[in-house]
Amino acid sequence: MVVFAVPAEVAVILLDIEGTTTPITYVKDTLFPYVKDNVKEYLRAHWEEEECQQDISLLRKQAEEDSNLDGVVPIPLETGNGEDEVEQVIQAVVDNVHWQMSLDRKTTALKQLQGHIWRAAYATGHMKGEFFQDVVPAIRKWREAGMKVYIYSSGSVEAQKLLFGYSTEGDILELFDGHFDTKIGHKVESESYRRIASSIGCSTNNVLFLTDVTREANAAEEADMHVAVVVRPGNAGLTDDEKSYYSLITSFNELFLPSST
Ligand SMILES: CSCCC(=O)C(=O)COP(=O)(O)O
Ligand SMILES: [Mg+2]
Repeated sequence: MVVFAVPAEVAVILLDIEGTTTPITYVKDTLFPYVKDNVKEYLRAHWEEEECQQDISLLRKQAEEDSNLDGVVPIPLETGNGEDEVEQVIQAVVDNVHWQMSLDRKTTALKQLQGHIWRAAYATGHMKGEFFQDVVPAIRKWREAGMKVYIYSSGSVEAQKLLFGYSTEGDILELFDGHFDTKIGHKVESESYRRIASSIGCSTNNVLFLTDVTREANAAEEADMHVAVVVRPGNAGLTDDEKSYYSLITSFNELFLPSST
């Protein structure tokens, strides 16, 4: 077994979700189709609620920022002109969401609405968060060894808490010291990793970030975090240069903590 020796200065392990703790197939074949199939019904049921209107405002703002992109669907303002107008705005939101999802965009606006749509599916037991089998036992071991464990995903903090709170392993939220999403910044920007360290109250070099995406690993490394790239079944392939540059792990069991020497 290949071993990644965790440097002694590391006190925090920061985890990506999709492709790292959780199979990409779970996200693509379960989570995303649920949103695509249920977004219209969700909007109709929750339209009058403050939270739903905040989600729409964020999506509208995002659509304005995206106005130069091919295929963008603008979201008109509602002027109080009756049910037909509401239906038109809802259809624009549905089309915008489908367009963003066809590009697998990671905008805060999309991720926030997705999290709200998944809430009912988790609460009713229709969906349960899934993890690679090494994930939960390894995190328990790291915590026993005194490591802090945090999540950083493009999925909203609310969506993260649903995934870990309603999972095939039960409610495992207690395993995490905290959660970060794109509200702290995008995962391919090094400044986000500086902000995360500062919010945890440590230096960036006290953190080991595990992700499947080399652009994210690169941004974290630029901020002086330690990184390892996680290679899981179903993940995108790596180039030969990436394979030789990054430390690679195929299971969390390959991390060797200083205290385990
Ligand atoms: C609970 S996260 C749902 C998955 C998701 O929406 C996503 O974008 C995952 O991105 P990640 O940054 O974890 O690769
Ligand atoms: Mg990922």
